[in-house]
Amino acid sequence: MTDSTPTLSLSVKLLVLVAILVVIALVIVLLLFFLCFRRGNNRKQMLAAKHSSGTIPLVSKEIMVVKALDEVTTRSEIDEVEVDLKKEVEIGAVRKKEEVSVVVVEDPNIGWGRWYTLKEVEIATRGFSEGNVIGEGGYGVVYRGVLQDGSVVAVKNLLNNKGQAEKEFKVEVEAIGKVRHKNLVGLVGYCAEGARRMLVYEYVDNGNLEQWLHGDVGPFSPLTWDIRMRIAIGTAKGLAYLHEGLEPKVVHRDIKSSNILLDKNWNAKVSDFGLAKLLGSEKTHVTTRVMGTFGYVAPEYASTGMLNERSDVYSFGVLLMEIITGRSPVDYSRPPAEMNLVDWFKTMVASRRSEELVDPLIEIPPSPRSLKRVLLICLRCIDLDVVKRPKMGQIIHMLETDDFPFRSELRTMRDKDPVPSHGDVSIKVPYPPKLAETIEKSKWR
Ligand SMILES: Nc1ncnc2c1ncn2[C@@H]1O[C@H](COP(=O)(O)OP(=O)(O)OP(=O)(O)O)[C@@H](O)[C@H]1O
Repeated sequence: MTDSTPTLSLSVKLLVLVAILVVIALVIVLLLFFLCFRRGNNRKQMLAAKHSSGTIPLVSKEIMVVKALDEVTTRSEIDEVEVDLKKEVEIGAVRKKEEVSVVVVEDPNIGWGRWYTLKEVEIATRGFSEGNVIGEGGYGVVYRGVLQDGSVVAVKNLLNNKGQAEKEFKVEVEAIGKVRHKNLVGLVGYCAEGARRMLVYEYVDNGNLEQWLHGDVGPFSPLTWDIRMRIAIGTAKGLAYLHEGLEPKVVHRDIKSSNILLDKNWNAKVSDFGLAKLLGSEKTHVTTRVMGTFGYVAPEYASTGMLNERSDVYSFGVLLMEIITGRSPVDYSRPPAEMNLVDWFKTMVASRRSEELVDPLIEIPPSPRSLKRVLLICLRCIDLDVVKRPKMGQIIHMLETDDFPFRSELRTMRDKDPVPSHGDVSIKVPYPPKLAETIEKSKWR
């Protein structure tokens, strides 16, 4: 008995030791397992945090790679990810190419007309001499110039580009530079050297409409009623082309008499696209800093900055009033009730004193029928409800058509057709039936 007791206690001790070792090994295995699990989780959390922070794009190569390492299990999935990665790389390359082409736009030759050197323009304008100055506008001095090939041009020497970012200016001018229409002043080229920026236009040889309407022309104006209507129709055609014949459409933003140039045959040419805005077909309007000239700017554009082609229609309406009356849109030299042309005009029509609206410098006044037609067009153009203003194509049709339907003649139609509102002046004129459909774009050319 005494011999077996120490042997027993030894084997008990051994058993305890083995048990302890097994427990320790188990703990170590468990610990290792736990640590591995935590590392995996931490990694996923880190990626999720990076993703949600917005510091990298939602679909990025990095996320794809992690997906490949952590989640992709089958070969087909791996293949898919590889294809995606390839696409991503390709897209990246395309984007890089696009970035490069944006830089290329900085090249002075911007893809339309001709790029003139400063030397060429200097020679053409006889060193920008005083004698060659045609006039000065808000954007710089305009010079008459004769190019080496003998063609006469007008060179607008831009003061600076602060009013409009240079890139934006170039993009707009690039679009307009490609436009060719007999009622739009053609832009023949561009000069960009150092800080100098110049636009080279075709020269229009008979001044501008403002000069002919408000300048000293003697007891009677050479602008007869028919010539005035011809100018109005030409202007409307130029604008219709900008609004309805181009994509993206162009909103001029500064329609006024000094921007309507005239040739010797009284053909109108719309000029000065420095403020023009492009409007893609998907857009109903753009919101911009309000630009334009006091007295011509549409009220909704002035108050909200929301611009679309109907703002030009409003300005055209004011221009038409100016053509009829020979009065400026705002004239502080007149009695208070007559200072604002639009207000005075509406009051006169409402009180049936339409004949008194006609410019006294027109020697042979228009027929009451012609006058009435044009007055109504004016009022439609300045409708406070933007959508009720006619399109320029419709205006051309109304100006050209002698049998524009009048209230008395079309009383029966009145109930069927929409009625435009004119603020305080209530004039009920039905839209000419199916007018829009009858207008072909080719007619504006
Ligand atoms: N292509 C051209 N041919 C002949 N004269 C031109 C031509 N372009 C502009 N002019 C004349 O140059 C002068 C200045 O024109 P510009 O368009 O710069 O200014 P504006 O329209 O008078 O004023 P603002 O720039 O403030 O609107 C005007 O008298 C205009 O008639």
